Amino acid sequence: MPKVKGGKRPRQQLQEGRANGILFNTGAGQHILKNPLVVNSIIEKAALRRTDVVLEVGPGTGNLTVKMLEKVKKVIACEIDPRLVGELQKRVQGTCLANKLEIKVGDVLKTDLPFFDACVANLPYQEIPENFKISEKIQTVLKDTGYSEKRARSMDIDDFIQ
Ligand SMILES: C[S@@+](CC[C@H](N)C(=O)[O-])C[C@H]1O[C@@H](n2cnc3c(N)ncnc32)[C@H](O)[C@@H]1O
Repeated sequence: MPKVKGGKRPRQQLQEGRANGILFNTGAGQHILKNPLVVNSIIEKAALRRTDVVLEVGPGTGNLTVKMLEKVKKVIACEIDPRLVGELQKRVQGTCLANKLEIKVGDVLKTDLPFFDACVANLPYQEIPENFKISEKIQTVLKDTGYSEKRARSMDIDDFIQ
């Protein structure tokens, strides 16, 4: 069959990406950070401290999570997709990072969040209304715990464009 130049890819292919045998539902905002420079840049800009307890919303397969675990006291990672939770668990299992990671499986909007010092997340940006709700919840928890707003900062694509 001849190749059709400029033809549309099937919808399924457009919405899903694959890594380690896992199909990511990109239509539901599951975009995994692959570029280590971006991962390092996010962590650097978050100015994390050794003593920090970090909340990560949507760790996915843990590309950001493992890097943060190397730098901070603890990461509490809340992920809605149990398949990705399994991948994250496999990744830290048997390493010294495992006991610094607490995983909460479920929707962050319906999950009781314990105390945290900072929130670092690559939020599901396609789900814009949900995204706002997630940001609102994080702000509320930060205020409730008396967290200094000086360190609260959100980043967008402009932070990564030179
Ligand atoms: C943009 S991906 C980021 C994945 C990973 N942090 C990374 O940067 O590679 C967003 C992640 O948020 C998760 N997610 C989406 N909605 C969520 C919710 N309401 N509560 C918790 N996790 C959610 C998705 O399953 C996905 O893993």
